[in-house]
Amino acid sequence: MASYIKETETEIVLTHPRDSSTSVRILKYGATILSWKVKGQEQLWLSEKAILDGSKAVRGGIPLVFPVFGKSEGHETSQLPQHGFARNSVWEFLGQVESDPLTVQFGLGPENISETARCQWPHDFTLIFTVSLPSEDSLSTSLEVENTDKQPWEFNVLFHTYFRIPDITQTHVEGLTGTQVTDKVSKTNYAGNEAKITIAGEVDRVYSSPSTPDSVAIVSGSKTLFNVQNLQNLKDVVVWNPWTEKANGLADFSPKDGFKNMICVETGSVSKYQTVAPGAKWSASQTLKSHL
Ligand SMILES: O=P(O)(O)OC[C@H]1O[C@@H](O)[C@H](O)[C@@H](O)[C@@H]1O
Repeated sequence: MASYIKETETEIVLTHPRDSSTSVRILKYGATILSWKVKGQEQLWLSEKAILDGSKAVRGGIPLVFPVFGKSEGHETSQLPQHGFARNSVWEFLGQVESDPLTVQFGLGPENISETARCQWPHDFTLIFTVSLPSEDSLSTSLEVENTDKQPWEFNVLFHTYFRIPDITQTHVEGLTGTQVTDKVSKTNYAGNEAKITIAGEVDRVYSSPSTPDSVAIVSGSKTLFNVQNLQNLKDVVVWNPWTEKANGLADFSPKDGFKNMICVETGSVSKYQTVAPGAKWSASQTLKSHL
């Protein structure tokens, strides 16, 4: 394995071959991306109290949501905890699959998940999570979902990205007009026509588009910090910031005013379940671009 991929018992670190100040650190637990650095600067928010020992999903970075997003009564995923089991399972590191761009893969199957999760969701599957560094300032993630069962089953997928930002009060999100919004805080649904989505309190919304959005931008003042782009099969975007009270209630959220320096812009397929037939595959991907 090339020297720009380092593996320890618990983590993989990739360093960009042409620029060692770009790197990505992935925990095998959850295949959770913990850190993405561009020009040596951290782009993701990770709680100072994030638990990395495999006893709890990581608070920050990019946890993976599969096979369910929320809680849905009466559905085949209804026994599972919120966000499913992918973020709570140790993935197998499958190694490098490409050198340019530097690309690695992780795999998860029924043999890797807990007995409890297996009982709660007794389907056969293979997940392949691919992480690559297409350029010095971008990070791509993709997830392939394969049904290795004899029956079709339904699922949700989400890349739960916590972006690190200088100041939430100066930050807005663009690119989500023409969407349908499910607002989990006000418990309302409405048309998403705001050109600029600003955050001034707890926000927990799903923006659903009829087609995959072109690009979602996270902007500070007049400067674009990030674009979430090259979206494939990801028609929903969750915008989440816990603000004061919710952050206080999350034991692993630290510092408590850390909500000022983070925004979750999570691309997924969550407003409807996807169905995958026996033997079939479905995949989704995103590229995060930093404008540092
Ligand atoms: O605390 P968790 O399970 O990591 O979830 C954090 C948040 O994740 C978001 O994706 C959800 O929309 C929120 O409702 C949720 O609070």
